[in-house]
Amino acid sequence: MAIFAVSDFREAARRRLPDFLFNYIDGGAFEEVTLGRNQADLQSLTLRQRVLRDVSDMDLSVNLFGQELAAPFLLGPVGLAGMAARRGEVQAARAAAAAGVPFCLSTVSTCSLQEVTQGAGSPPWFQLYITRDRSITEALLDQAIETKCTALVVTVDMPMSGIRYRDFRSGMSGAPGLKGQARRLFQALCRPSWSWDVGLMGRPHGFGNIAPFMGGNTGMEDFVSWVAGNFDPTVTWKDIDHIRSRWSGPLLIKGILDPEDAQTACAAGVDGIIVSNHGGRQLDSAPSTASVLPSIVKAVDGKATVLADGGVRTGADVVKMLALGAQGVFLGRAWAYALAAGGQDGVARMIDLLMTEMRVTMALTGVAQVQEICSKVLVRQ
Ligand SMILES: Cc1cc2nc3c(=O)[nH]c(=O)nc-3n(C[C@H](O)[C@H](O)[C@H](O)COP(=O)(O)O)c2cc1C
Ligand SMILES: CC(C)CC(=O)C(=O)O
Repeated sequence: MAIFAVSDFREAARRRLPDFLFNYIDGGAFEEVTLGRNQADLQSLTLRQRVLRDVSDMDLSVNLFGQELAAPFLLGPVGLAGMAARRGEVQAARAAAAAGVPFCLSTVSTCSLQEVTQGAGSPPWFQLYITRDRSITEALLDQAIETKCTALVVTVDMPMSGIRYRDFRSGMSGAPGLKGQARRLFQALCRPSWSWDVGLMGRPHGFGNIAPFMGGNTGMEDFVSWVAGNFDPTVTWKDIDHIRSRWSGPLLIKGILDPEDAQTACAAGVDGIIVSNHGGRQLDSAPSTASVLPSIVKAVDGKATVLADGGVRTGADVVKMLALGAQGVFLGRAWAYALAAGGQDGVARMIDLLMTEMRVTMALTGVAQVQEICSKVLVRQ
């Protein structure tokens, strides 16, 4: 199908992926209230049209943590994204490297940190989950240090996995044993081009970084139960202190939605905060990220770099997040859909598309440099 926008990538992904995988990527927690709010609140913001301001000298580049980015967005951590296409995270990381934007590898990727680093020719950012068995967290941290990852993102909004009804309904989880396998196999058989590309059921992928800790188990239900058993409700700010003491590079904390938490994060010495509700996949009925971003930027008061994600599907959405005070934006589903639809080329196309949309949005709001984007590009409501 013809692709013009991220919404087309989503439709192409829906057609190409087996039902359980598409719904895993596309879905959110419980009734998906927050998932809907993220996009709706961004869409409800009105941009201010300005004219006759010479916007010919366009520049999207930004510097984050000493790294030069071609655009103010990056590919955020998406667990199991690699199942969307053969060696998927390597393909996405290559597209990101070629475009000059960072790629952040999830703890629960299908390709390992080593494979992605070799495949892309440079180390990615690494996203760390703090596991119940802290020796796993330590081993993952060691790998990130050895690999010289360019930033560490510690995700803190998952002391327990959110409940995603779509995963139950599609057979991604909640249907253990043969019943679940049979459902997923049937769905995969209905998607021959995906099955041919990734190898039936994505089996050749394995579970990258966590495979060594899964005791030789390789099935989807093994993965789901490993994840359920390893998220740790005892996690506290002390864990962040510990990670800070071990990691000297840029440290970001992902999953902040409250100004008080943002201030505590600054006091813990993090370099960056990612305002995120995990794409509406954790606490349903939590506020959208766009709605809380300005209050968090105010609370942080320049003590850390503030990034944001949630519902970003267009270049105009990126501009809006920046106008609300973010210094950079993480993409989630946008790149996962593109990977599913077209592999490395799909992700490259998606990045290019967002850059083009940003340029047009900036030109029509009268700004040429990313640094000029501020609350003035929004109509006051
Ligand atoms: C399929 C899927 C898997 C995800 N896995 C992770 C993960 O492993 N680690 C993490 O920190 N965030 C994860 N996230 C959250 C994203 O990093 C990001 O916060 C979210 O997708 C942003 O919302 P958006 O997809 O609407 O842009 C995941 C999101 C999706 C959709
Ligand atoms: C496997 C999951 C724990 C990855 C994740 O963070 C998510 O699906 O939102």
